Amino acid sequence: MPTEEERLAPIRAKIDTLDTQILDLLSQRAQAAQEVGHIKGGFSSPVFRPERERQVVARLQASSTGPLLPDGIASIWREVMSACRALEARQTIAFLGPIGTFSELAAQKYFGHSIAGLPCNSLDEVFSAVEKGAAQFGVVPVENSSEGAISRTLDLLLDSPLHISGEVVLPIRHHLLTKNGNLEGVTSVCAHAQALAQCQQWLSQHAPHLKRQAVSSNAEAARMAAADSSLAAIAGDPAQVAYDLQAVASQIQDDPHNRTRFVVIGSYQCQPTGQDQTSLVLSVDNRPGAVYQLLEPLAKHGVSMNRFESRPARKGTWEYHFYIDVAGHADDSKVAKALEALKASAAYFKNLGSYPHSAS
Ligand SMILES: O=C(O)C(=O)C[C@]1(C(=O)O)C=C[C@@H](O)C=C1
Repeated sequence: MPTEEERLAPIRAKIDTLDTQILDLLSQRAQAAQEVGHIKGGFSSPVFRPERERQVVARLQASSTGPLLPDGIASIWREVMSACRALEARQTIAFLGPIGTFSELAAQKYFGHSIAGLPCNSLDEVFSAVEKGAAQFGVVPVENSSEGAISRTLDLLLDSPLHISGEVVLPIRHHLLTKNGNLEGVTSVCAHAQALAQCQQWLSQHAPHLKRQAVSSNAEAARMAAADSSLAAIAGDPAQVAYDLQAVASQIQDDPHNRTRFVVIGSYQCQPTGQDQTSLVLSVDNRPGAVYQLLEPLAKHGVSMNRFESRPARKGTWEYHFYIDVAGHADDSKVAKALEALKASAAYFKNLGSYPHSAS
C-alpha cells in the first residue's frame, strides 16, 4: 500500500512541470506587454486600459471549461495583468490612508498588487494627488450599503475635472480590536464615523460603557489602539494585520451584508465594453414636476437607472444636485440620445464618466 507521500509525489512533479511551463508562458506574455508599452510610450498614451482588462478576463471566463471558477480566473488574471502593467510603467494609486484602510484593499482588488500605493490624509488629498499628477488614479468610497452616500466624495466629484474610470465593491467586515484581544482597561473605542454608525447596535449591546471617538479612518484608529492600551479600534482585516492587533470580537457590523462601493478617479475616459455604467450629476429648477420631467428621457430611450442620490447644492437655498447612475456607456446610441435630452432640460449637467460596471 503506497503512503500518502508516495501517491502525492508524481502529481506534485506534474504540478512542478506545469508551473515551469506557465512561468515560461507568463514571461512571454510579459514581453508582449512590454512591446505594447513601447508603442504606447511612442504615442504618450495611458498604460492602464480598464476596458481591455475587462475584455481579457471576460473572454477567458467564457472560454474556460473548468474546473477554475470565474472568480478565480478574474483574480489570477488581475494579478497577471497588474504585473505586466507594472513592466510598462508602475501605476501610482492614491487612496485614503494610512496603510490598512478598506480604500487600500479596494485599490488592490481593482488594480492588483503590482502598484505603488499613495496613502493620503483625506479624500480631498486623494483628488488633489490625482489632479496634480502625483498619482495616475485614485480610489475613493462613494456609498455604503448601510449608511448611504459618502457626501464628501460626492461634493469632490462635482467640483473636480477628473473622470470616473471604474468601480469596485468590497464587503466590509469590521472587528473590535485591541492590543491583547480583551477589553481590560479599555475606556474608548475609536473608528471612522461611518464605521461607528455601521456597528452602533452591536456597541450598544455588547460594549455600552466604551466612549465612542470618531477619527479620520479605521486604520488610524487601529494605529492609535496599537499605541495606547486604553483604546480599542473598529477596523477590518487589513488594519488588524498592519497594526498587529487582536480581535475582541469579529464581524461586529450590524448588517452582515455590509458593502462599500468605491470609484476609480483619473483623467482616463474608458471606451465602451458592452457592460458599462455612466455616472451623472444633474440639477433642476425648483418647480413642481421638474424631477419627473428631468428623468423622462431615460424612460423614453429605454435607459435604466441604477442609482439616484440627492445632495444639497450648498448654495444656502433648498436646491439639490442629483447623482444618477445609468446603465450603458455615453457613446451607446440610446444612452447618447438620453443624455442629449437630459442636458437640454437640466439646469446643471455633468457627465462624471462611463466605465465598466462591476457585477457585485
Ligand atoms: O493591451 C494593453 O493595452 C496592455 O497594455 C496589456 C495589458 C495586459 O497585460 O493584458 C496590460 C495593461 C493594460 O491595462 C491592459 C492590458
